[in-house]
Amino acid sequence: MPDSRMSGKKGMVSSIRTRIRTDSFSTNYEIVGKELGRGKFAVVKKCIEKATGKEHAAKFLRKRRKGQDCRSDIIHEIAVLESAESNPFVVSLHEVYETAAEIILVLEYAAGGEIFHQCVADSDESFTEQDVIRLVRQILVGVACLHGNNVVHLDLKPQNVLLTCSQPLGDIRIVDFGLSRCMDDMTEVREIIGTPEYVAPEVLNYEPISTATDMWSIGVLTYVMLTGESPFLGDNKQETFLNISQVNVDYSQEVFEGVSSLAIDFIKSLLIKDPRRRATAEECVAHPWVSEHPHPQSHPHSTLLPTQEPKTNHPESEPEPESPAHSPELVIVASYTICSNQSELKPGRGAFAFDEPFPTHPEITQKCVF
Ligand SMILES: Nc1ncnc2c1ncn2[C@@H]1O[C@H](COP(=O)(O)OP(=O)(O)OP(=O)(O)O)[C@@H](O)[C@H]1O
Repeated sequence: MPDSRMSGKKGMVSSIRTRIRTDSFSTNYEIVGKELGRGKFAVVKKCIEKATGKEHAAKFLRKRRKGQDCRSDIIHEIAVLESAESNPFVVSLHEVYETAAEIILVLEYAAGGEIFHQCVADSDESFTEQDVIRLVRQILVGVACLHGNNVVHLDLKPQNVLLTCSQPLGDIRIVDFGLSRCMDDMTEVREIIGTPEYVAPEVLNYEPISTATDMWSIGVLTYVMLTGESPFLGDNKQETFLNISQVNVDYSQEVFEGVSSLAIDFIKSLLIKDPRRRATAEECVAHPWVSEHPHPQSHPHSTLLPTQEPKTNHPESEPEPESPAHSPELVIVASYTICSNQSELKPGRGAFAFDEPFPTHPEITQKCVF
């Protein structure tokens, strides 16, 4: 990401190449089917480009959020998508429209929906370990390209990793660069809204964010894809945060039934509290679990044997992905230092607040300024 395009604040980019169209979106596209997904400030709908008949996903982003003009945040999201144009595993940006209230990103349509659905699916529809290896390798290659381009995603979770097709299992597309940041220079991030289960300990501890922060999330993601369980999820947010900061992970046989020990070793190389000791995306690609295929077909969510029938291919009957109800549950207002060089990691300054007190740890205050 070239320095000249950086806004100088928050590791965000302020200029884009894409022409923003102000003519009518609905003249050129027809919305079809139900919503593909929804975030706090965006709705994503499937649409057809009238001129070509091609399917796309239109992400309608509100410019005003909580009474503030957030156009620059959307411009940054567009700039990051532009910078990842040649990245095969990042969703591609087709066109951009602007209305008085919204900016519409016309994106490549990922017909297979979120990998989340297969993570929580019944055992006969969930991923095999071989599937997970192939998909994790693609995530790693995609993320290695982003990191090589000094971009950190900061919101990698199963809802932001989509599939080009679900049956037969297609390729991954990383989406949602709304929280992503560039690391060209030492920059401060003052507000991060993330999803508790996937945030790294340094985010909770107000320590600097780096590419290693994404690697933690890939560790969590791999765990979920293999086991169908979220490793740090507690009964409430506070418990989840404690589990993360204590790296309280269950690697028992019970949870990892039918999963190879190499897979567990891979996850262990990522779920490490000290970001400097975590494996990088490039190191992960070279990990034997990812680089070699010594395992027979095993089914991680169940005790299914290697002789399991192959999945049937029904690409023409691709189901519409369900619209999940997303609600970002964590709001951390903090000041982070983002470093491109991990040896320069320095703690940031800021403030945080929890909605509820910690029942088991009253010494943890609900609000803290540091
Ligand atoms: N290109 C696409 N193809 C198909 N579905 C998509 C596409 N982009 C997004 N979606 C769906 O819409 C959902 C929301 O998209 P996205 O995460 O980009 O929005 P967001 O408002 O930034 O979300 P959040 O508030 O969770 O960060 C995704 O989780 C996915 O289910």
